[in-house]
Amino acid sequence: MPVQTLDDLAVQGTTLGVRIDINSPLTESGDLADDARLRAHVDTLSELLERGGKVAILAHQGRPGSDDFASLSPHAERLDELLSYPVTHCDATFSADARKAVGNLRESEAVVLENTRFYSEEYMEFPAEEAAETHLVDCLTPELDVYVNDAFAAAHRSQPSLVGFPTRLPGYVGRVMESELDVLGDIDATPRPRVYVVGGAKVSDSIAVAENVLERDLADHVLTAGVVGNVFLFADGADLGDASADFIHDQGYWDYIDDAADLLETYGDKIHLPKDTAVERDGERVEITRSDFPPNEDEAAMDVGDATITAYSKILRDAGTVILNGPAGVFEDDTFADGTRELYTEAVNAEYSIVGGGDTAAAIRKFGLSGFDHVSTGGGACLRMLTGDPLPAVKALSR
Ligand SMILES: Nc1ncnc2c1ncn2[C@@H]1O[C@H](COP(=O)(O)OP(=O)(O)OP(=O)(O)O)[C@@H](O)[C@H]1O
Ligand SMILES: O=C(O)[C@H](O)COP(=O)(O)O
Repeated sequence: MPVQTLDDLAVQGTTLGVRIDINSPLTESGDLADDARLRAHVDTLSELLERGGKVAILAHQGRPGSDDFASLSPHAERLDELLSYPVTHCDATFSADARKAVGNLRESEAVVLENTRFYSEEYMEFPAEEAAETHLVDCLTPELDVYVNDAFAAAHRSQPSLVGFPTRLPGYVGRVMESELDVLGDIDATPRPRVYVVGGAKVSDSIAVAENVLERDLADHVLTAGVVGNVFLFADGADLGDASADFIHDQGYWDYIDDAADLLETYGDKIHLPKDTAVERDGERVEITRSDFPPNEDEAAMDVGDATITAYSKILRDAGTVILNGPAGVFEDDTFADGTRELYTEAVNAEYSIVGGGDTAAAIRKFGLSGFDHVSTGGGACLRMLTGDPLPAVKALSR
């Protein structure tokens, strides 16, 4: 699907709506815990500003109800430091104040509009034509000449700021989006056996991807870990205990246990489950094998244990391609970082390795790992792209 790049755009003097993905881990006090996703967009933003663009930045942070659902003010401050052009923050997204901030931009100036998800329609999915009629798109479009989408990491969402603008404005991909599409465009060409490692906490996305790649025979092995692995364990009849069950429930993923069970029934030979888990007991890491489940009622499954690491490492060592998204445990806490560190270290050695995700990238930096063939800015988007399905945000830009 051909898309227009920044090479096709006359930037000077135009007002550009630029969608980026700077959704980042935050500290408890609300500061940025990691700025990798901001740094990833520096090339695109610098280029547009250097070429005399007036840049209105659109982005989201967190999901409604989550601890990291927050203002983009720290992001704007950090972008102002990273770029050699002035970047301000506007605490509105599309109201009169926001439109004024965009209208007042001079050449080579940028404003970060407020978290798009502070506005409820932005957390819904729409076909592009309907997204084009939402308040955000309707109100901002008259202020903009051009739309640039560089938010590869969110390109699997059919939300207004991602798919609504290109039906009303000329649309272009930014440099991050362009290079991700180039690298991830041809999964069929990657060597086999092809191993997908699905960890992390976005259970619904991971199950959808696992189903897709298994159905299409793209995956030779699917290794489950993190919260995703815990859901598969419950689906397989293992009792991981009350604390893990409550966590899955609270995150809204309990119903996905049935979907995981269906997948196990159809593709059980290709889906691998954790053999053990690590919990915290008296302030220490304690590993419990599946035959000794359940853990005590207050002990949540926070990481995979040694037996899982050994079994998964063997599969990773023999892999032609490893595609990895999501940490294997709560790697932010050193007590529960073993699974993520060991499996990621093994994945580097595959003939061809692609890793992606916000926290995944943070984990890679934490462990000082290098040597992956491609570190994608996207997690869910990267996996979705590697199923061969078109990403809604890319489809909306295609001509
Ligand atoms: N067993 C577990 N229990 C609770 N949280 C877990 C567990 N394993 C992993 N996590 C958490 O999962 C989070 C990351 O998951 P997530 O799916 O968001 O990964 P990601 O790499 O950021 O991908 P994406 O970019 O798609 O969001 C981390 O904060 C980590 O602590
Ligand atoms: O972190 C991500 O994967 C992207 O920013 C998309 O976020 P979402 O999964 O909350 O839509």
